[in-house]
Amino acid sequence: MKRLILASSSPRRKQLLEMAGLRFDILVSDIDEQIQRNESPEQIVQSLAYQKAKAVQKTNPGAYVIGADTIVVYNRQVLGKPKTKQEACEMLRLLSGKTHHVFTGVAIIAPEQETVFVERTAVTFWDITDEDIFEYIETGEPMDKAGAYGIQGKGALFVKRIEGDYFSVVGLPLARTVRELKKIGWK
Ligand SMILES: Cc1cn([C@H]2C[C@H](O)[C@@H](COP(=O)(O)OP(=O)(O)OP(=O)(O)O)O2)c(=O)[nH]c1=O
Repeated sequence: MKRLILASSSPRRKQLLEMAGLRFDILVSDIDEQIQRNESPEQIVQSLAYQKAKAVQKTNPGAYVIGADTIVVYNRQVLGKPKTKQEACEMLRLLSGKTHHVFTGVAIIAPEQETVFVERTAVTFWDITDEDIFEYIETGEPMDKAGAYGIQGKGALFVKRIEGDYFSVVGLPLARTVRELKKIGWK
């Protein structure tokens, strides 16, 4: 069994890998998330996923290290995690009644190989009222989540339709991640 490290502080990513029955450690190294201007959503999430994995792999060169990053994009606007309730409210108003895309980039760095990929999932919201939004924000759920909602929580009530990998919206495209791990020799 080769050592597997999840380079993420996200409790959702941890839960998903546990659900798949994988054995792994969690190690997080604080990176200063660098985004270049003019990068596409695909480039942003892949680059941040790679930076997170690389920072941990440097001090654990024998391990397989997974890094990931998730953003929400609507109408070319990139929505990360809201910093304030006000920002969460603005994000949810923007997403109401519309289709947005969730991009999750994943980087896997192994001793002699590395792979980076991205998944895009389209999510359509029902029309949501300001009252729904205020109530939701009071639950505290939006604050640590890209796009200010959690599809796996009460945010599920906003979702009319999804096309693509559900788990990628939660933070990690699970099946593809495990398939790519196996492809580069992890077992
Ligand atoms: C859209 C959406 C996002 N999210 C979460 C997934 C990610 O944890 C978070 C986006 O932030 P990220 O920067 O991708 O990850 P993180 O800061 O939580 O963890 P780390 O950088 O240490 O890996 O939003 C949900 O949980 N549900 C959702 O429906």
